[in-house]
Amino acid sequence: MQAFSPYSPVPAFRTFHHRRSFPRLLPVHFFTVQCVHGPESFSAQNGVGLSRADWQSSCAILASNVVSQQQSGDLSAGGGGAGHVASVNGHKTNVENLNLVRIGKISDAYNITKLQPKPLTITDFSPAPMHGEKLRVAYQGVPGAYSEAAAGKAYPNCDAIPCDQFEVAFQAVELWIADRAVLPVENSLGGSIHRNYDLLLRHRLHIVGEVQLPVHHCLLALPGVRKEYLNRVISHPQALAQCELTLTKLGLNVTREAVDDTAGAAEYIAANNLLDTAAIASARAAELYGLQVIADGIQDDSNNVTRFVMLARDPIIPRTDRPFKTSIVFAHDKGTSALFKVLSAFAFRNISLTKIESRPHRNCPIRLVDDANVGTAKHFEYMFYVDFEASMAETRAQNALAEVQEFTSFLRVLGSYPMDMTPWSPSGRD
Ligand SMILES: O=C(O)C(=O)C[C@]1(C(=O)O)C=C[C@@H](O)C=C1
Repeated sequence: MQAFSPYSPVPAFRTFHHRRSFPRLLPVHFFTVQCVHGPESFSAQNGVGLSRADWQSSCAILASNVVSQQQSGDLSAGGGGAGHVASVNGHKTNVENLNLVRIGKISDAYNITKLQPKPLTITDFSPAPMHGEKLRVAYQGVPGAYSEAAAGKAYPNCDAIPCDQFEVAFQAVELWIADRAVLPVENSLGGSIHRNYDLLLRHRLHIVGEVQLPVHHCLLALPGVRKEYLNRVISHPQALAQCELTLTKLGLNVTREAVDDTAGAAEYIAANNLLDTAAIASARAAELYGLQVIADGIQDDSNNVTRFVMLARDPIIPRTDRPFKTSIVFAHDKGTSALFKVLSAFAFRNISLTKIESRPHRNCPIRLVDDANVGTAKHFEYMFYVDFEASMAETRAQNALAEVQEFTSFLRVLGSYPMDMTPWSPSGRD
C-alpha cells in the first residue's frame, strides 16, 4: 500500500495551474480582441498536417497572437480602434457594437418576417465546415469532461477543442478557431448554470441546437486508495451538487472543493499523486488519467441529465418540418406588469414554455441603439430568459414575439433550433 504524501491544501474555487497533459485554449480578453483570422488563413498557417496536440497548441498561440497584436497596436490583421469594422472572413463586424442591442423591429434583429433575404449557404444544409476539415467544437474542460461527451453527441466525429473557461469557448468560435461551442445550461438536479446565461447575453453567438446528456458520475481516486483514506472530494460545483446526498450516504468524512471541471479534477489528482483526494468525474476520465473507480453511479438521481446548447456565429434557418425550440432574453422597465403580459402572448397562442429564468442585471447596463447607432446605456433590474416550443418560422411565434416586443424595452432572440427529442432515461455510462 502506498504511503500518504504531504500536499498543500487546495482552496475552494481555486483554478488549478498544474502541468496539463492536454493543451487547452487559454483565455483572451474578449473586449480587447478585435483582430481575427479567417479559416483560410488559419489552415494555411497553423492547422493542416499537424497532430491534434500540435494543432491545439497552435490554437492557443493563435489566440495569444491576436491579443498581442491588438495590444501592440498592430491593426493590420483586421483589428481596429473603437468603431472599426473588422472583416471576419468576408463578414463585416462592427466591433464597437459587440455588446449593443438595436432598438427596432424584432424582425430586423432576427429576420423574423424577412427570412428570405439572407442567401442560403452550404452550412444551412450540412454541418460540414467550409474549410473541409472536421467540425471543430470548443468546450470547457479537459478531455473526459461531460462537455466533451456532449460535443461528441451533438456532432459525432467532430474535433473537440478543450478550453480553459467558458468565455474562451465563446471566443474560439468568434475568432474562427472553432466552428461551434457547446455550453451546459441546466441540469435536472442542479438547476440552471447561471453564468452561462450571462455569457449568452454578453456574446453575439446564436444557439443552433440543444443536446441532453445523461450524466453518470463516478468517485475516482489513485489506484490502491480506499474510501476510508479520503479527506477531500474535488469536482465541478454542479457535479458536487448532483452527488451531495450520495457522498453523505457513502459515509465519507470529506471536505468538498470546487474546481473548473470534473475531468480536470481527475487529472489534478493524478498529476499531483494525491492519495487522500477523490474526484467526481466520468468513467472515461478514470481511464484517461489512470484512476480507479471507487464508487459508480453516485449521482443522487439516476435520471441525471444535463442540457447543453450548441452555439455558432450564424443562426440556422428555422423550419417547421420538425419540433423546434426558440430561446429569447428580454427586459422591461419597472412596474408595468410586463412579465404577465409577455407570458400571455405565448399562452394565447398555445405555445408551451419549457423554461423561464430571471437573472439580476442591476449593475450592468445595456446600451440600446437605434438604426442610426445612437443610443444610451440603460439599466434593467432583471433579464428574463424564456425557452418556448415553436419555430421562428411559424406565424404564431412571430406574432407572439411581435407582441412581446410591445411590452419590453429589450428583446433578443438567442436562437431557434431543433429540439432534442431523446427521452430522458436513467443515466448510463458515458
Ligand atoms: O465538468 C464537466 O465535466 C462539465 O462538462 C461541466 C458540467 C456542468 O457545467 O454542469 C457538465 C455536466 C455535469 O452537469 C457537470 C459538470
